[in-house]
Amino acid sequence: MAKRIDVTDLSVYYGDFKAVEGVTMTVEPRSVTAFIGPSGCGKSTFLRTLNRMHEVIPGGRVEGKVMLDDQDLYAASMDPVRVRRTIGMVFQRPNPFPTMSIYDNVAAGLRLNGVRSKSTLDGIVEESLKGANLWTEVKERLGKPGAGLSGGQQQRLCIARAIAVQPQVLLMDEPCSALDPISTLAIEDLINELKTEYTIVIVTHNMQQAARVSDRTAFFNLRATGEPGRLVEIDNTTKIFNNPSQKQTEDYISGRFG
Ligand SMILES: Nc1ncnc2c1ncn2[C@@H]1O[C@H](COP(=O)(O)OP(=O)(O)OP(=O)(O)O)[C@@H](O)[C@H]1O
Repeated sequence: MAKRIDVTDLSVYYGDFKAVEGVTMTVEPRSVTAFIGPSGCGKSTFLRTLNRMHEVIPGGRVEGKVMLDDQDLYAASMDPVRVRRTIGMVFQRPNPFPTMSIYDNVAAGLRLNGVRSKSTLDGIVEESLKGANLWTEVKERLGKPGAGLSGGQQQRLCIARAIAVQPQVLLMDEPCSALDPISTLAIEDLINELKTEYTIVIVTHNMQQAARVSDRTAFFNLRATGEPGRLVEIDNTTKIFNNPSQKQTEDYISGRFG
C-alpha cells in the first residue's frame, strides 16, 4: 500500500509571495522522513502540497511536479479530494470532531466514502483504533465524545481516523508539539509501527524526535530573510545528524542558529 513520492522542482506560493522554491526530493515508501529547519522556512507549507491541501488556502498554488508512484498528483484529471483520501494528514493540535463520539470520529471518513454496513464499520473502527494503539483504552466507551479524551489519546484518535480510510501516505505536521513527554513517546512508538505499512512524513521542531523516529531527514532553510525557503539537503538521518554535507545543516543541528 505504501507509495513513493517524487517531487521535482516544486515552488509554492501564497498569492505573489513565493514561500518555497525549487524543491526536488524523493520520499521513500515504508519509511519515516522528517522535515526540520528554522521557523518560517516553509516545512508545513511544503508538506501541505504533498496532498494538495495547500491550494485550499486562497491564493495558494504550486509550480512543479509531485508524483505518487506513477500518478501525477497535479494532473488536470486528478481529483484533489481523492488525493487527500490517499494521502492522510495529522495536525499539530489534536482535532477530533468535537460533538462526535470516539466511534463516529473514526467512522466519519468511511461513511463519507459510502460505507454503511454496521459490521464493516465496527470491524474497521476496531482495527484502526488497534492500529493507533488506542483500542484498549477506549473500547468500553466508544459512544463517549472524542473530545473527552486526553490530548495524547485525542492525537491517537486522529491517527486512527486518518488510517481508517486506508491511506497510502501519512503526513504529520508537528503531531507531538501539543503533547506531554509520555504521550509524545506513545506517538513516536506508533509512528515506528506504522511505517511498516505507510509512507510517513513528519514535520518536527524537535531534533531529538527527528533523530529518534526518522529514517531520512530533510533540512530546509531560508537563503536570507524575506527569501523563499528551500531544501538544503536530504539524506539518511544518521548522516544528517553525524556528518551532514552542508555547513548550514551542521550549524543548525549543532544549535548554532535556528
Ligand atoms: N496562509 C498563509 N498566507 C500567507 N503566507 C503564509 C501562510 N502560511 C504561511 N505563510 C508564510 O509562508 C512561509 C512559510 O511558512 P510555514 O508555516 O510553512 O513555515 P514552517 O517552516 O512550517 O514554520 P514553523 O516551523 O514556524 O511552523 C512563512 O513566511 C509564512 O509567513
